[in-house]
Amino acid sequence: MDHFSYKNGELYAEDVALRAIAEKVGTPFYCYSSATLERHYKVFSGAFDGVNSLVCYALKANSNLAVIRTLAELGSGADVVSEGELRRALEAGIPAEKIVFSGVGKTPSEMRYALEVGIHQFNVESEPEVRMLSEVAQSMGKTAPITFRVNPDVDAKTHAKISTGKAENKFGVPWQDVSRIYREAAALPGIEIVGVDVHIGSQLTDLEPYKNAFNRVRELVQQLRAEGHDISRVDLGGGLGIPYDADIPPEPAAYATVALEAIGNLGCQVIFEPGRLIVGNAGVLVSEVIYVKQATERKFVILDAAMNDLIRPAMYDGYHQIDPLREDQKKADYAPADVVGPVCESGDTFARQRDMPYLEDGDLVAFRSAGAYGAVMASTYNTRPLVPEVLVKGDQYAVIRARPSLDEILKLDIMPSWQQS
Ligand SMILES: Cc1ncc(COP(=O)(O)O)c(C=O)c1O
Ligand SMILES: N[C@@H](CCCC[NH3+])C(=O)O
Repeated sequence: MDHFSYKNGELYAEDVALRAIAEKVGTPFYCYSSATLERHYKVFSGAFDGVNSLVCYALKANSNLAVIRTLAELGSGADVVSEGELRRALEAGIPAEKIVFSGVGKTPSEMRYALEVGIHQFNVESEPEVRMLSEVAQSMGKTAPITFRVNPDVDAKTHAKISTGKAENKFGVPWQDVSRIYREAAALPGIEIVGVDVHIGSQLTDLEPYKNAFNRVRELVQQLRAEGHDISRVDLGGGLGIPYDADIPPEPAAYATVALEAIGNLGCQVIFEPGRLIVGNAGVLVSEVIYVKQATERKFVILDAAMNDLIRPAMYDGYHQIDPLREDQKKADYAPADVVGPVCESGDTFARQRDMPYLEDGDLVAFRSAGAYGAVMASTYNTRPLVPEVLVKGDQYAVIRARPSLDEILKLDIMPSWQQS
Protein backbone atom coordinates (compact mmCIF):
# COMPACT_ATOMS: atom_id res chain seq x y z
CA MET A 1 0.00 0.00 0.00
CA ASP A 2 1.29 3.44 -0.99
CA HIS A 3 1.25 5.96 1.82
CA PHE A 4 1.57 8.78 -0.73
CA SER A 5 -1.71 8.68 -2.65
CA TYR A 6 -4.49 10.90 -3.94
CA LYS A 7 -7.48 11.51 -1.66
CA ASN A 8 -10.19 14.11 -2.22
CA GLY A 9 -8.35 15.17 -5.39
CA GLU A 10 -5.08 15.98 -3.56
CA LEU A 11 -1.84 14.10 -2.96
CA TYR A 12 -1.55 13.02 0.66
CA ALA A 13 1.24 11.69 2.86
CA GLU A 14 -0.69 9.22 5.03
CA ASP A 15 -3.59 11.36 6.33
CA VAL A 16 -2.05 14.78 5.73
CA ALA A 17 -2.48 16.75 2.48
CA LEU A 18 0.95 17.78 1.20
CA ARG A 19 -0.59 21.12 0.21
CA ALA A 20 -1.46 21.82 3.85
CA ILE A 21 2.21 21.26 4.80
CA ALA A 22 3.35 23.48 1.92
CA GLU A 23 1.12 26.28 3.18
CA LYS A 24 2.68 26.12 6.65
CA VAL A 25 6.31 25.23 5.87
CA GLY A 26 6.76 26.78 2.43
CA THR A 27 8.45 25.03 -0.51
CA PRO A 28 10.60 23.19 -1.31
CA PHE A 29 10.51 20.59 1.49
CA TYR A 30 11.06 16.88 1.98
CA CYS A 31 8.25 14.88 3.52
CA TYR A 32 8.61 11.37 4.94
CA SER A 33 5.98 8.83 5.91
CA SER A 34 6.49 7.00 9.22
CA ALA A 35 4.18 4.20 8.08
CA THR A 36 6.28 3.56 4.96
CA LEU A 37 9.52 3.61 6.96
CA GLU A 38 8.04 1.08 9.35
CA ARG A 39 6.65 -1.13 6.62
CA HIS A 40 9.93 -1.22 4.70
CA TYR A 41 11.95 -1.99 7.80
CA LYS A 42 9.57 -4.78 8.77
CA VAL A 43 9.47 -6.32 5.29
CA PHE A 44 13.26 -6.39 5.16
CA SER A 45 13.90 -7.62 8.68
CA GLY A 46 10.96 -10.05 8.39
CA ALA A 47 12.72 -11.73 5.46
CA PHE A 48 15.29 -12.92 8.02
CA ASP A 49 12.91 -14.04 10.76
CA GLY A 50 14.39 -16.91 12.72
CA VAL A 51 17.89 -16.20 11.35
CA ASN A 52 20.73 -14.96 13.58
CA SER A 53 20.79 -11.56 11.85
CA LEU A 54 21.27 -7.86 12.49
CA VAL A 55 19.82 -5.15 10.24
CA CYS A 56 22.06 -2.09 10.38
CA TYR A 57 20.23 0.72 8.57
CA ALA A 58 22.80 2.68 6.48
CA LEU A 59 22.47 6.20 7.85
CA LYS A 60 24.06 7.80 4.83
CA ALA A 61 20.78 7.38 2.91
CA ASN A 62 18.88 9.63 5.33
CA SER A 63 20.31 10.60 8.69
CA ASN A 64 17.62 12.82 10.15
CA LEU A 65 17.38 11.99 13.86
CA ALA A 66 13.61 11.51 13.71
CA VAL A 67 13.95 9.06 10.83
CA ILE A 68 16.63 7.11 12.69
CA ARG A 69 14.53 7.12 15.87
CA THR A 70 11.58 5.65 13.93
CA LEU A 71 13.81 2.74 12.88
CA ALA A 72 15.55 2.46 16.26
CA GLU A 73 12.15 1.89 17.87
CA LEU A 74 11.67 -1.11 15.58
CA GLY A 75 15.00 -2.56 16.72
CA SER A 76 17.22 -1.43 13.87
CA GLY A 77 20.98 -1.20 14.19
CA ALA A 78 23.08 1.26 12.18
CA ASP A 79 25.83 1.32 9.59
CA VAL A 80 27.79 4.56 9.97
CA VAL A 81 30.67 6.08 8.02
CA SER A 82 31.76 8.98 10.23
CA GLU A 83 31.80 10.09 13.84
CA GLY A 84 28.97 12.42 12.92
CA GLU A 85 26.78 9.52 11.81
CA LEU A 86 27.83 7.50 14.85
CA ARG A 87 26.72 10.33 17.12
CA ARG A 88 23.44 10.57 15.26
CA ALA A 89 22.80 6.84 15.66
CA LEU A 90 23.48 6.96 19.41
CA GLU A 91 21.48 10.16 19.88
CA ALA A 92 18.50 8.58 18.11
CA GLY A 93 18.62 5.62 20.49
CA ILE A 94 20.48 2.90 18.60
CA PRO A 95 22.67 1.04 21.09
CA ALA A 96 26.41 0.96 20.32
CA GLU A 97 26.41 -2.83 20.20
CA LYS A 98 24.17 -2.67 17.12
CA ILE A 99 26.42 -0.25 15.22
CA VAL A 100 28.94 -1.11 12.52
CA PHE A 101 31.47 1.43 11.21
CA SER A 102 32.27 1.36 7.47
CA GLY A 103 34.30 3.59 5.17
CA VAL A 104 37.79 3.83 3.69
CA GLY A 105 39.04 6.80 5.70
CA LYS A 106 38.27 6.41 9.40
CA THR A 107 40.52 8.78 11.34
CA PRO A 108 42.28 7.89 14.61
CA SER A 109 39.99 10.22 16.53
CA GLU A 110 36.90 8.59 14.99
CA MET A 111 38.33 5.19 15.92
CA ARG A 112 38.92 6.33 19.50
CA TYR A 113 35.35 7.58 19.87
CA ALA A 114 33.90 4.37 18.40
CA LEU A 115 36.05 2.26 20.76
CA GLU A 116 34.99 4.38 23.73
CA VAL A 117 31.31 3.83 23.06
CA GLY A 118 31.88 0.15 22.22
CA ILE A 119 30.48 -0.43 18.72
CA HIS A 120 29.70 -3.91 17.35
CA GLN A 121 32.47 -3.91 14.74
CA PHE A 122 34.72 -1.94 12.45
CA ASN A 123 34.52 -2.88 8.77
CA VAL A 124 38.15 -2.26 7.89
CA GLU A 125 39.06 -1.42 4.30
CA SER A 126 42.88 -1.42 4.14
CA GLU A 127 46.12 -2.53 5.78
CA PRO A 128 47.18 0.95 6.95
CA GLU A 129 43.74 1.32 8.52
CA VAL A 130 43.98 -1.93 10.48
CA ARG A 131 47.45 -1.01 11.74
CA MET A 132 46.20 2.39 12.88
CA LEU A 133 43.14 0.83 14.54
CA SER A 134 45.35 -1.63 16.40
CA GLU A 135 47.55 1.21 17.68
CA VAL A 136 44.58 3.30 18.80
CA ALA A 137 42.88 0.36 20.51
CA GLN A 138 46.09 -0.74 22.22
CA SER A 139 46.71 2.77 23.53
CA MET A 140 43.27 2.56 25.16
CA GLY A 141 43.85 -0.94 26.55
CA LYS A 142 41.16 -2.32 24.26
CA THR A 143 40.84 -4.65 21.30
CA ALA A 144 38.81 -3.65 18.25
CA PRO A 145 36.39 -6.23 16.79
CA ILE A 146 36.89 -6.17 13.02
CA THR A 147 35.85 -7.60 9.71
CA PHE A 148 37.70 -6.78 6.53
CA ARG A 149 35.59 -5.49 3.72
CA VAL A 150 36.67 -7.65 0.81
CA ASN A 151 36.47 -6.55 -2.80
CA PRO A 152 35.09 -9.55 -4.71
CA ASP A 153 35.68 -7.95 -8.13
CA VAL A 154 32.12 -8.49 -9.37
CA ASP A 155 30.14 -6.17 -11.62
CA ALA A 156 27.12 -4.87 -9.71
CA LYS A 157 25.50 -3.76 -13.00
CA THR A 158 24.50 -0.40 -11.60
CA HIS A 159 25.53 3.22 -12.29
CA ALA A 160 29.35 3.52 -12.38
CA LYS A 161 29.31 6.18 -9.65
CA ILE A 162 27.58 3.86 -7.18
CA SER A 163 29.35 0.61 -8.08
CA THR A 164 31.79 -0.41 -5.36
CA GLY A 165 32.75 -4.08 -5.81
CA LYS A 166 35.08 -3.98 -8.81
CA ALA A 167 38.85 -4.23 -8.39
CA GLU A 168 39.18 -0.68 -9.81
CA ASN A 169 37.01 0.79 -7.00
CA LYS A 170 38.61 2.24 -3.88
CA PHE A 171 36.59 -0.01 -1.57
CA GLY A 172 37.66 -3.11 0.32
CA VAL A 173 40.85 -5.15 0.36
CA PRO A 174 41.94 -6.87 -2.88
CA TRP A 175 40.70 -10.43 -3.19
CA GLN A 176 44.10 -11.94 -3.94
CA ASP A 177 45.60 -10.42 -0.75
CA VAL A 178 42.83 -11.42 1.66
CA SER A 179 44.53 -14.45 3.15
CA ARG A 180 47.77 -12.61 3.94
CA ILE A 181 45.94 -9.55 5.26
CA TYR A 182 43.89 -11.66 7.70
CA ARG A 183 47.02 -13.49 8.84
CA GLU A 184 48.91 -10.27 9.51
CA ALA A 185 45.94 -8.60 11.20
CA ALA A 186 45.47 -11.60 13.50
CA ALA A 187 48.96 -10.93 14.86
CA LEU A 188 48.19 -7.29 15.75
CA PRO A 189 47.74 -6.72 19.48
CA GLY A 190 44.73 -4.36 19.30
CA ILE A 191 42.69 -6.39 16.82
CA GLU A 192 40.13 -9.18 17.20
CA ILE A 193 39.00 -10.66 13.88
CA VAL A 194 35.29 -11.49 13.98
CA GLY A 195 34.20 -11.78 10.37
CA VAL A 196 34.05 -10.82 6.72
CA ASP A 197 32.25 -7.88 5.07
CA VAL A 198 31.22 -7.18 1.49
CA HIS A 199 29.21 -4.41 -0.21
CA ILE A 200 29.22 -4.33 -4.00
CA GLY A 201 27.19 -1.25 -4.86
CA SER A 202 23.91 0.59 -4.63
CA GLN A 203 20.58 0.46 -6.49
CA LEU A 204 21.07 -3.14 -7.60
CA THR A 205 18.10 -4.43 -9.57
CA ASP A 206 19.48 -7.85 -10.39
CA LEU A 207 20.25 -10.68 -7.93
CA GLU A 208 22.99 -12.25 -10.06
CA PRO A 209 25.83 -9.97 -8.83
CA TYR A 210 24.76 -10.67 -5.24
CA LYS A 211 24.77 -14.39 -5.89
CA ASN A 212 28.30 -14.21 -7.30
CA ALA A 213 29.63 -12.05 -4.48
CA PHE A 214 27.94 -14.00 -1.66
CA ASN A 215 29.15 -17.33 -3.03
CA ARG A 216 32.69 -15.98 -3.16
CA VAL A 217 32.30 -14.81 0.45
CA ARG A 218 31.05 -18.25 1.49
CA GLU A 219 34.18 -19.88 0.06
CA LEU A 220 36.30 -17.24 1.71
CA VAL A 221 34.76 -17.88 5.13
CA GLN A 222 35.54 -21.59 4.78
CA GLN A 223 39.08 -20.84 3.68
CA LEU A 224 39.71 -18.35 6.50
CA ARG A 225 38.39 -20.82 9.05
CA ALA A 226 40.69 -23.48 7.64
CA GLU A 227 43.51 -20.98 8.09
CA GLY A 228 42.65 -20.72 11.78
CA HIS A 229 40.51 -17.57 11.98
CA ASP A 230 37.42 -17.39 14.12
CA ILE A 231 34.79 -16.12 11.66
CA SER A 232 31.49 -15.67 13.45
CA ARG A 233 29.93 -12.80 11.48
CA VAL A 234 29.30 -12.09 7.82
CA ASP A 235 28.25 -8.57 6.83
CA LEU A 236 26.63 -8.59 3.39
CA GLY A 237 26.26 -4.79 3.05
CA GLY A 238 23.27 -3.09 1.44
CA GLY A 239 22.48 -1.99 -2.07
CA LEU A 240 19.13 -3.57 -2.90
CA GLY A 241 17.40 -1.24 -5.38
CA ILE A 242 13.97 0.37 -5.36
CA PRO A 243 11.57 1.11 -8.24
CA TYR A 244 12.23 4.63 -9.58
CA ASP A 245 11.19 4.14 -13.19
CA ALA A 246 10.50 1.00 -15.19
CA ASP A 247 13.00 -1.19 -13.30
CA ILE A 248 11.35 -3.68 -10.98
CA PRO A 249 13.94 -4.69 -8.39
CA PRO A 250 13.76 -8.04 -6.62
CA GLU A 251 11.68 -8.37 -3.46
CA PRO A 252 13.56 -8.54 -0.13
CA ALA A 253 12.35 -12.16 0.23
CA ALA A 254 14.10 -13.16 -3.02
CA TYR A 255 17.24 -11.32 -1.91
CA ALA A 256 17.05 -13.11 1.45
CA THR A 257 16.88 -16.47 -0.31
CA VAL A 258 20.05 -15.67 -2.27
CA ALA A 259 21.84 -14.44 0.88
CA LEU A 260 20.83 -17.39 3.03
CA GLU A 261 21.55 -20.00 0.35
CA ALA A 262 25.13 -18.76 0.32
CA ILE A 263 25.69 -17.85 3.97
CA GLY A 264 22.79 -19.37 5.92
CA ASN A 265 24.40 -22.56 7.15
CA LEU A 266 27.81 -21.19 8.11
CA GLY A 267 26.69 -20.61 11.71
CA CYS A 268 27.46 -16.89 11.47
CA GLN A 269 25.55 -13.80 12.53
CA VAL A 270 24.46 -12.29 9.20
CA ILE A 271 24.54 -8.47 9.08
CA PHE A 272 22.81 -6.31 6.47
CA GLU A 273 23.21 -2.60 5.74
CA PRO A 274 20.17 -1.52 3.71
CA GLY A 275 19.78 2.21 3.14
CA ARG A 276 17.79 3.20 0.08
CA LEU A 277 15.42 0.25 0.42
CA ILE A 278 14.23 1.47 3.81
CA VAL A 279 13.87 5.20 3.15
CA GLY A 280 13.82 5.76 -0.64
CA ASN A 281 10.12 5.38 -1.26
CA ALA A 282 9.24 6.76 2.17
CA GLY A 283 9.94 10.32 1.02
CA VAL A 284 8.89 12.96 -1.51
CA LEU A 285 10.27 16.38 -2.32
CA VAL A 286 7.53 18.97 -2.74
CA SER A 287 8.21 22.00 -4.91
CA GLU A 288 6.35 24.91 -6.47
CA VAL A 289 6.36 25.92 -10.12
CA ILE A 290 7.82 29.44 -10.32
CA TYR A 291 7.48 30.02 -14.06
CA VAL A 292 6.65 28.10 -17.19
CA LYS A 293 8.85 29.38 -19.99
CA GLN A 294 8.15 28.64 -23.64
CA ALA A 295 11.47 28.94 -25.48
CA THR A 296 12.05 28.48 -29.21
CA GLU A 297 13.01 24.85 -28.93
CA ARG A 298 11.23 23.63 -25.86
CA LYS A 299 9.13 24.32 -22.82
CA PHE A 300 10.81 24.72 -19.41
CA VAL A 301 8.97 24.17 -16.16
CA ILE A 302 11.03 26.15 -13.63
CA LEU A 303 10.66 24.95 -10.05
CA ASP A 304 11.75 26.38 -6.71
CA ALA A 305 13.65 23.14 -5.98
CA ALA A 306 17.06 22.76 -7.57
CA MET A 307 20.05 20.44 -7.91
CA ASN A 308 21.32 21.61 -4.52
CA ASP A 309 18.17 20.15 -2.92
CA LEU A 310 18.08 16.88 -4.90
CA ILE A 311 21.27 16.10 -6.77
CA ARG A 312 20.53 12.59 -8.00
CA PRO A 313 19.34 13.62 -11.52
CA ALA A 314 22.42 15.84 -12.08
CA MET A 315 24.90 13.41 -10.54
CA TYR A 316 23.67 9.98 -11.62
CA ASP A 317 21.06 10.77 -14.28
CA GLY A 318 18.69 9.60 -11.57
CA TYR A 319 15.02 9.39 -12.52
CA HIS A 320 12.33 10.67 -10.16
CA GLN A 321 8.67 10.59 -11.10
CA ILE A 322 7.20 14.10 -10.78
CA ASP A 323 3.50 14.29 -9.93
CA PRO A 324 1.25 17.33 -9.52
CA LEU A 325 -0.37 17.57 -6.11
CA ARG A 326 -3.74 18.11 -7.77
CA GLU A 327 -5.18 14.87 -9.08
CA ASP A 328 -7.10 16.56 -11.92
CA GLN A 329 -3.80 17.90 -13.28
CA LYS A 330 -2.33 14.41 -13.23
CA LYS A 331 -4.97 13.46 -15.76
CA ALA A 332 -4.65 16.61 -17.92
CA ASP A 333 -2.94 17.23 -21.30
CA TYR A 334 0.58 15.92 -21.35
CA ALA A 335 3.31 17.53 -23.44
CA PRO A 336 7.11 17.27 -23.39
CA ALA A 337 8.92 19.72 -21.13
CA ASP A 338 12.25 20.16 -19.36
CA VAL A 339 11.81 20.40 -15.61
CA VAL A 340 14.57 22.58 -14.16
CA GLY A 341 15.60 24.47 -11.03
CA PRO A 342 16.80 28.06 -10.55
CA VAL A 343 20.52 27.23 -10.08
CA CYS A 344 22.84 28.70 -12.69
CA GLU A 345 23.99 25.43 -14.25
CA SER A 346 22.60 23.58 -17.25
CA GLY A 347 22.96 20.42 -15.18
CA ASP A 348 20.26 21.78 -12.87
CA THR A 349 17.74 19.73 -14.81
CA PHE A 350 15.44 17.18 -13.18
CA ALA A 351 13.88 15.86 -16.39
CA ARG A 352 14.56 16.42 -20.08
CA GLN A 353 11.76 16.33 -22.63
CA ARG A 354 9.58 14.36 -20.26
CA ASP A 355 5.85 14.13 -20.90
CA MET A 356 4.51 16.43 -18.19
CA PRO A 357 0.94 17.38 -17.35
CA TYR A 358 -0.16 20.97 -17.94
CA LEU A 359 1.34 23.09 -15.13
CA GLU A 360 1.19 26.79 -14.31
CA ASP A 361 2.97 29.19 -11.96
CA GLY A 362 2.04 28.43 -8.38
CA ASP A 363 1.22 24.75 -8.99
CA LEU A 364 2.77 22.25 -6.61
CA VAL A 365 4.54 19.04 -7.61
CA ALA A 366 6.06 16.10 -5.73
CA PHE A 367 9.21 14.22 -6.67
CA ARG A 368 8.62 10.58 -5.78
CA SER A 369 11.16 8.20 -4.22
CA ALA A 370 13.19 11.07 -2.80
CA GLY A 371 13.65 9.78 0.76
CA ALA A 372 17.12 8.33 0.15
CA TYR A 373 20.18 10.37 -0.85
CA GLY A 374 17.99 13.48 -1.08
CA ALA A 375 18.16 15.78 1.95
CA VAL A 376 21.48 14.25 3.08
CA MET A 377 23.17 15.32 -0.15
CA ALA A 378 21.67 18.83 -0.18
CA SER A 379 23.91 21.88 -0.15
CA THR A 380 23.53 25.64 0.00
CA TYR A 381 24.94 26.20 -3.49
CA ASN A 382 23.83 29.59 -4.88
CA THR A 383 23.17 30.56 -1.23
CA ARG A 384 19.94 28.62 -1.21
CA PRO A 385 18.90 27.58 2.32
CA LEU A 386 19.10 23.88 3.18
CA VAL A 387 15.77 22.30 2.35
CA PRO A 388 13.60 21.49 5.41
CA GLU A 389 12.30 18.04 6.33
CA VAL A 390 8.89 17.01 7.62
CA LEU A 391 7.77 13.70 9.11
CA VAL A 392 4.16 12.54 8.91
CA LYS A 393 2.56 9.99 11.21
CA GLY A 394 -1.14 9.34 10.58
CA ASP A 395 -2.85 12.71 10.68
CA GLN A 396 0.05 14.45 12.45
CA TYR A 397 3.12 16.06 10.99
CA ALA A 398 6.21 17.72 12.42
CA VAL A 399 9.07 19.74 10.98
CA ILE A 400 12.09 17.55 11.76
CA ARG A 401 14.63 19.96 10.32
CA ALA A 402 13.76 23.61 9.85
CA ARG A 403 14.71 25.78 6.91
CA PRO A 404 17.55 28.07 8.05
CA SER A 405 17.02 31.78 7.50
CA LEU A 406 19.27 33.73 5.15
CA ASP A 407 20.55 35.64 8.18
CA GLU A 408 21.66 32.36 9.78
CA ILE A 409 23.42 31.34 6.58
CA LEU A 410 25.24 34.66 6.20
CA LYS A 411 26.32 34.56 9.84
CA LEU A 412 28.29 31.35 9.20
CA ASP A 413 30.91 33.34 7.31
CA ILE A 414 33.48 35.36 9.22
CA MET A 415 35.13 38.54 7.97
CA PRO A 416 38.88 38.56 8.76
CA SER A 417 40.03 41.30 11.15
CA TRP A 418 41.47 43.40 8.33
CA GLN A 419 38.07 43.60 6.71
CA GLN A 420 35.98 44.47 9.75
CA SER A 421 34.91 48.08 9.80
C1 LIG B 1 29.29 0.19 3.07
C2 LIG B 1 27.90 0.53 2.65
N1 LIG B 1 26.88 -0.07 3.27
C3 LIG B 1 25.60 0.21 2.94
C4 LIG B 1 25.28 1.11 1.94
C5 LIG B 1 23.85 1.38 1.68
O1 LIG B 1 23.53 1.20 0.35
P1 LIG B 1 22.06 1.27 -0.15
O2 LIG B 1 21.49 2.59 0.20
O3 LIG B 1 22.21 1.12 -1.61
O4 LIG B 1 21.30 0.14 0.46
C6 LIG B 1 26.33 1.73 1.24
C7 LIG B 1 26.05 2.63 0.09
O5 LIG B 1 26.00 2.12 -1.04
C8 LIG B 1 27.67 1.45 1.61
O6 LIG B 1 28.68 2.06 1.01
N1 LIG C 1 24.09 8.71 -3.48
C1 LIG C 1 23.84 7.56 -4.32
C2 LIG C 1 24.02 6.29 -3.58
C3 LIG C 1 25.36 6.22 -2.93
C4 LIG C 1 25.54 5.00 -2.14
C5 LIG C 1 26.63 5.20 -1.18
N2 LIG C 1 27.18 4.02 -0.60
C6 LIG C 1 22.49 7.66 -4.97
O1 LIG C 1 21.78 8.58 -4.78
O2 LIG C 1 22.09 6.84 -5.72
